[in-house]
Amino acid sequence: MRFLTAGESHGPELTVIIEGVPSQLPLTEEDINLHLHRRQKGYGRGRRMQIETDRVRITAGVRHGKTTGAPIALHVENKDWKHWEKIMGAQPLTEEEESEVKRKITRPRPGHADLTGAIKYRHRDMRNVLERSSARETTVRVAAGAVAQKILKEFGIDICGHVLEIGVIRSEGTAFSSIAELKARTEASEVRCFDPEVSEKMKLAIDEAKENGDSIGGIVEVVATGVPVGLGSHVHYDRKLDARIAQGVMSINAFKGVEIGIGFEAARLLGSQVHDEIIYSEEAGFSRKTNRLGGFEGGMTNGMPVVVRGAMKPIPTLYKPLQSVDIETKEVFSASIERSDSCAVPAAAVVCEAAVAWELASAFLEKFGSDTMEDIRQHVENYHEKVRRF
Ligand SMILES: Cc1cc2nc3c(=O)[nH]c(=O)nc-3n(C[C@H](O)[C@H](O)[C@H](O)COP(=O)(O)O)c2cc1C
Ligand SMILES: C=C(O[C@@H]1CC(C(=O)O)=C[C@@H](OP(=O)(O)O)[C@H]1O)C(=O)O
Repeated sequence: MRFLTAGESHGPELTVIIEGVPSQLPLTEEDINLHLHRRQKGYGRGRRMQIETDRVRITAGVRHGKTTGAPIALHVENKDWKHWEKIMGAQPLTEEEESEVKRKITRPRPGHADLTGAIKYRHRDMRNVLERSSARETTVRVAAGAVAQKILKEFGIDICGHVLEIGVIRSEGTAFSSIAELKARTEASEVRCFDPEVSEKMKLAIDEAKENGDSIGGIVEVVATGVPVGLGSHVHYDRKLDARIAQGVMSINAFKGVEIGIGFEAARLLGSQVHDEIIYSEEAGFSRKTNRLGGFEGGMTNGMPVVVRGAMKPIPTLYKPLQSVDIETKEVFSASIERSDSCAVPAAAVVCEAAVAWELASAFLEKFGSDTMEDIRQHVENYHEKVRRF
């Protein structure tokens, strides 16, 4: 599967075109809206989320609730567009209109794409950069991830993203027994953390950052269960699925690190403390005693739950001024802003879930075929039987 997104943060809408989805997959707008709604929730977001009510419109690739195998086109409207039509319109402006909307953005925010994007594309108005570098685009990445999750669910693969850390506040270990429980607990929490006591501390840390005009980051974790052995491959660098997942996660706005399983911690431990011992039983076949390696060996899934973590830096737009330099006057200034999120880690957990789901579903279809659900199902059943008898 592949997808392409288009659209600006304050333009009319965001679009994603998805190619390679098998025919006969049940798919409705509600299946996608569910995840768009989850992405919009979450403690620490700014005023923009009060303006938007993200709903998808399917315009291609689905008939009467089922995919046809043709490219799928999904659109999400920006309600904020009505305030930006003049500034963001595609038509050339008359002289009169131009004088009305001529205020250019010339003051780059440290940590955002503004200055580097302006230099690279030679824009004197940095709106041309920030409109596309905005994480508003993650709306349609979540829509694509929702389609991926529909495919995975058909084959018993369940996935959930949650918040592990906000700043220095962290929840210890994985205190849940199933993805269903994890989902229920994180959906009940405003910060998407499964531990209610830690959730409250996280909210206080977000409040404190906001009161100080600051922003705060954190770490999210995505867990997927029911993933069959052998997605991805050890034979070539660009077929290693852990590497592909790492790219998907790192491409989320403000993500600065990715771990699979215990990740960086593995470098500080000895081999005997890291590698998961192999066990066998007639009913379950081969398995592992532990899952420190997060379900991957040799770039392939090994049948254990897939565990991926992503680190998000604090939001760059701050109410507390940081020093920057105006690109026209070259004068030093301290940035003042109109609105921003102070923490988007809970929302980013949903985006990260979508990124991991997308890579897992793509690798799944590469292994089992991608024309029609019926053929894939036969292939999967046959494979499961062979794995059991290996
Ligand atoms: C869900 C989400 C919401 C975000 N909201 C904001 C925001 O309100 N203000 C801001 O400056 N950055 C926000 N960001 C982060 C910027 O989009 C990101 O820092 C920017 O695109 C620069 O890219 P980089 O940080 O990956 O280098 C958000 C990121 C995510 C994932
Ligand atoms: C719109 C979303 O996030 C936006 C991401 C973002 C940024 O710079 O990345 C900046 C903010 O937008 P605005 O400047 O319009 O307030 C966030 O609200 C969204 O997540 O749907």
